[in-house]
Amino acid sequence: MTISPDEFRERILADIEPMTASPQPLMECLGLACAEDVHAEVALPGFDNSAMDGYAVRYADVAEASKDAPVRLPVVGEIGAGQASLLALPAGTAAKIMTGAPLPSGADAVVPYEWTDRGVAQVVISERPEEGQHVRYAGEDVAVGDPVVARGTVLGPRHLGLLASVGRSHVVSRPRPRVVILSTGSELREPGTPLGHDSIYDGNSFLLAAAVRQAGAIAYRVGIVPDSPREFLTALDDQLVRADLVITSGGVSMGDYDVVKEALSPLGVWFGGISMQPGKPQGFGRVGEERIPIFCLPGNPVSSFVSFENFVLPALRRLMGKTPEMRPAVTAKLTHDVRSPAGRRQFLRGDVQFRPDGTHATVSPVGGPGSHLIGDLASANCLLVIPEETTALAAGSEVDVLVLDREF
Ligand SMILES: Nc1nc2c(c(=O)[nH]1)N[C@H]1C(S)=C(S)[C@@H](COP(=O)(O)OP(=O)(O)OC[C@H]3O[C@@H](n4cnc5c(N)ncnc54)[C@H](O)[C@@H]3O)O[C@H]1N2
Ligand code: MOO
Repeated sequence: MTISPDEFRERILADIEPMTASPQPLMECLGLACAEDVHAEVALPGFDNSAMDGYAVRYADVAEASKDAPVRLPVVGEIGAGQASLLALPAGTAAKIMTGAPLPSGADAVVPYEWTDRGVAQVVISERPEEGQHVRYAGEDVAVGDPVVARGTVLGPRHLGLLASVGRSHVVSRPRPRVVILSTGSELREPGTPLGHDSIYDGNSFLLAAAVRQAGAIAYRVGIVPDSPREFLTALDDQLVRADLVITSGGVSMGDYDVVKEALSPLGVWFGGISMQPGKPQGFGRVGEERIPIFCLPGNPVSSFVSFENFVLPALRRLMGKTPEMRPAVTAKLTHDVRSPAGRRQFLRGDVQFRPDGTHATVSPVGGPGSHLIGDLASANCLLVIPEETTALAAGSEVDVLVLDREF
């Protein structure tokens, strides 16, 4: 008896609440979802100011200036950005003004240096500005009270720049989940150490830890735990204190040494089959006093990755308050025929190419369906999703594609 990937994901998401939001320093928030509606408490610009280095003038005094009939005005002061002592400009005068410096009251235009003789005591103006030219008005970009960042926005560099510009040092957002990753298997060795005749390197803990980090969460890669339920439970217990979520890889199928299933089934973690390939055997539940969610993924590397995309990534996004939880599919035209087993949703690896205008995409399968083919997984840039009831698709058919390594 298997359940569908969608039903399994729904069960997981029904069990997971977003983490509690709190004010966090802006630079901690890159890639996090904003958990408040932020309104501007200051206007941008904050005051009328100059867009050019030049002279603040009253338009009426220079309205007739031209090359043939330049206007001469006494210079009554100099206004630098952050050094504004001249607050008002008397009629018939000019004041040197720098870009960003506040316009003195009475001034209503700025004449750039290039239209003058750059005079110090008096200035010769040989071109006439428009009224208001080179003046940046208070609030023309953002007015006090304007919405600047909406709840749910994933904060990028531009949002953080704007929040800082309206004076916010902190913004309410959900913390990054701390995710512990354990690889199980007595055959596993740490990369950089010698291999035996029957051992392999632990690729999965790196694959999963990197995927966790790419999702915006904090990854604690514990690495390898041998196929001993006692050692596994000790390692897990040691780690729970720093975990908001745990991922294990391996030890969940039908073997004689399926350590994760053996250790966690008695603790109430669910294990069963999902109608998908790869990624059929899965476990999910809660462990420890704090009832930390645990995902027990199959050990085959592609199975682990496909399971992460389908179940763990949506759970992490739920914890972080990001929507949609599941990566949205796009459609693409198959370049080759593909076959798929009946009754299982297949996630084939593929290479999707978009036309330069972004409208039409084609997709070619990369490698075979084997869930051990991590070389092909790394060469792919997408997963092709072949529905449960479909056993064959001809070249030219439209197929759903999950484009990997893409923000959503
Ligand atoms: N009799 C049955 N055997 C299997 C079934 C089944 O239904 N009946 N299901 C198969 C499917 S499908 C999958 S997927 C795997 C899942 O196995 P496990 O989760 O128990 O994983 P292991 O047996 O520990 O390992 C499977 C495979 O992956 C390699 N592996 C494991 N961990 C890592 C790692 N960290 N880095 C790289 N490679 C890893 C491991 O050496 C094995 O080759 O079960 C099938 N069997
Ligand atoms: O379902 Mo397993 O994950 O196919 O290889």
